[in-house]
Amino acid sequence: MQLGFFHTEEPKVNLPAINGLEYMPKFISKPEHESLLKKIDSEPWLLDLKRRVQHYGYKYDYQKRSIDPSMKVGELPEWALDIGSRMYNYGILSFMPDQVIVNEYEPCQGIAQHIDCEPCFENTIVSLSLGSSCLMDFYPKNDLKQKESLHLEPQSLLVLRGEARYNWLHGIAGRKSDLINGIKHSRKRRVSLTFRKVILI
Ligand SMILES: O=C(O)CCC(=O)C(=O)O
Ligand SMILES: [Fe+2]
Repeated sequence: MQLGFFHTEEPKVNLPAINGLEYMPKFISKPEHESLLKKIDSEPWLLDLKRRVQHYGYKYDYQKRSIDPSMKVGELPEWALDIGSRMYNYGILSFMPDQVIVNEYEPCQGIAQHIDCEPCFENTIVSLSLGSSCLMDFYPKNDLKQKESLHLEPQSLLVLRGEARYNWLHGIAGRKSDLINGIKHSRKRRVSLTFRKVILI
């Protein structure tokens, strides 16, 4: 698979000042973006939530919020290992991820504000965006009235570690469009890939 371009020199437009939050535009190239979407769409979707999901490596139980060895559903597929090893080789992750959750958002679908399960997953969590852009919102856990927003674009990587991982909630409002710098961005279908390492109990 082709190596994506890694434009660390690009200005980080509208990046909230949250320790441990990083945003990397164009983490993967456009052709890779297209081929990833195709691959994901050739796999079966799970329908247990309002939005469609795919679980690789380990299944995650949204009610129990815990993971044990019996929830292993297999090794990560080649495309996930390829991207995961790039994250590891670039030093974004200090471990190889062993779980990937694919989330699909149609316009008007979002994800409730949350902190990813603390005892289930290692410190660093990354999310690769495909398809439509969207605004992700961040709320400090001790002051949910305060809000910071970040425009997530296709091909980009969002990294949450430290404070951004443990002290801030993140979520995506279920909206038809996002207003970014006064410009209305209509949402289309977005697919995100969340890479994590499971902490087994
Ligand atoms: O769609 C995203 O980028 C984030 C997904 C997410 O927060 C999660 O899977 O926990
Ligand atoms: Fe999350």
